[in-house]
Amino acid sequence: MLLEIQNIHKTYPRGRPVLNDVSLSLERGQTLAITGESGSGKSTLLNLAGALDSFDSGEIVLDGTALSRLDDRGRALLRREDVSLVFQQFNLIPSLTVAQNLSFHARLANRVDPEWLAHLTATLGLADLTQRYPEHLSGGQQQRVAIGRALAVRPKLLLADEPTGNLDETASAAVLDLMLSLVADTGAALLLVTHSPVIAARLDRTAHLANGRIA
Ligand SMILES: Nc1ncnc2c1ncn2[C@@H]1O[C@H](COP(=O)(O)OP(=O)(O)OP(=O)(O)O)[C@@H](O)[C@H]1O
Repeated sequence: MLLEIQNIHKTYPRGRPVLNDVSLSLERGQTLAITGESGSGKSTLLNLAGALDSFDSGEIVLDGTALSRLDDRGRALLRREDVSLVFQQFNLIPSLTVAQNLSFHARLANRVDPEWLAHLTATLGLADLTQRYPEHLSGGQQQRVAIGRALAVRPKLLLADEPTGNLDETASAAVLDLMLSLVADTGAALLLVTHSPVIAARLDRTAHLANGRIA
């Protein structure tokens, strides 16, 4: 099993419990949609799986590593090398070109593979745009760069939070298709938060969060 989320409890300071005994697991190469109403804890769960935040009890095991046992350095290493994130806001670096944005995380992780980068660039339809800056790209193009950047390191786990939430229907479908096919190429597992039943239906499984639990 690549990712095991075991009996997780999470309450923010001065808040009510957001996750109450949540468990789920994901195998290598599997894709899982997390759905649920606004405020049901979807992003919280994603952040915990990406070691961006801590939980109160339970355990998350990523490829044999128990996240609760990692110190800050271990968490930083995991985020750099094993887990990649794609957000609704594309979060590209405005002062870097498309090519530089694409290779940014791979450089940080010391894992630049020019052939893989070229494949990503071509597959994502970015070959003619490599010298452009993010402000001169459409939303769909920006998100394709963000997906390429996330996959350039060949992460074990890709976490995507409403990755097509800022795109129109056509761009959204195209971006999702590309993301699913490239995730399959890398053998990574995908955990994707979405409000859309249409998008959720494209993934292998769906986990629905309600009242802090998987319904
Ligand atoms: N950093 C924080 N501090 C305090 N409370 C928080 C924090 N982040 C989230 N919350 C609260 O935790 C609950 C779950 O938030 P979360 O963002 O995980 O939900 P969500 O299902 O992703 O929502 P949405 O679909 O609107 O993005 C909400 O009630 C939210 O207000």
